[in-house]
Amino acid sequence: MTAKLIDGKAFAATIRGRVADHVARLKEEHDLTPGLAVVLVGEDPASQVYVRSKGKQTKEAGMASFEHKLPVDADQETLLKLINDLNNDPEVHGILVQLPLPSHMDSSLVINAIAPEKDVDGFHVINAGRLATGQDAMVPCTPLGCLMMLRDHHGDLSGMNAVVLGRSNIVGKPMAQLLLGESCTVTIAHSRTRDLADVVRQADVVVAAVGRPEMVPGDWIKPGATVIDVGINRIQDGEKTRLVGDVEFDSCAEVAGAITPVPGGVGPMTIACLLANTVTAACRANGLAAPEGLTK
Ligand SMILES: Nc1nc2c(c(=O)[nH]1)N[C@@H](CN(C=O)c1ccc(C(=O)N[C@@H](CCC(=O)O)C(=O)O)cc1)CN2
Repeated sequence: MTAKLIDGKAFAATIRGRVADHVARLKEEHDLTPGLAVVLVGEDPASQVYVRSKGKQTKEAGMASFEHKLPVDADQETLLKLINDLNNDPEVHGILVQLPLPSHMDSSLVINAIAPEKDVDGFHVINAGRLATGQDAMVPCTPLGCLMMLRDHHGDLSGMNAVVLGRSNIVGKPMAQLLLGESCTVTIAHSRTRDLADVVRQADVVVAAVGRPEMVPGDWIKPGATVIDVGINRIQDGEKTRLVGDVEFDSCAEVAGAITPVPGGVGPMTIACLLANTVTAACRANGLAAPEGLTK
């Protein structure tokens, strides 16, 4: 391996430390404790792990954590009523509904029921619009985490060619907006992109968020490029399973200048950025400046 490893696990710990410091200052100077409410519908095992981890890390940072669990067959009206109560609760500065929701629920409608200023996932259509138009937004946690790692590694990203693989509303599109905001030349590539390998080969920065295990081989990567792997795919490996990203780690690491691993790359940054967004939401709700180093 020749590429530098971008250690998301270690960087996420640094972000959580900054969050905890800021929370302590908010308590001391403003008698303000940021609060995060996480809503889980159903019993999806992976979602249960993520929700537990969010609650634990929220408390460790000194913030208030509120967990709400609804049964898998809860009706949508019950969820909307809960969201409305949380929208009106002054102790709650951030609200997150864990995805995926059960199939009888309309995810867009549910997300858009969250007050935009409390939408710490940054998925509300108002926040998507604010991000796209360069206004203060709540920024989706995974792309925000990727941007923080890229800035930490490169400093200035201006003028770089960035290729975002994947066009989802929660990763691909906001990631492209963030990179555009850094004055990168941005291409969003997807399943219908022609000559995909050649497009990716132009990139100084590749962000892979397609959800297809090890789709990007090393010979698609420009020598020295930075590769950010958003994929978290569990694959069978003999009798066992293991996690892999959307890029073929070994072959890409031979060519790239820097690369994130899976696990231990983008994933841990997602929850760290959720904590950061909650602090940002609490500050904005109280007319305070958003914390430096924790926002875009
Ligand atoms: N409302 C939301 N729902 C979901 C989101 C989200 O951002 N908001 N993202 C994912 C799940 N997710 C957080 O919710 C998440 C996924 C993975 C990780 C992570 O740290 N992964 C580890 C590996 C974990 C493992 O061993 O399985 C890693 O990459 O190192 C954190 C958060 C979908 N739902």
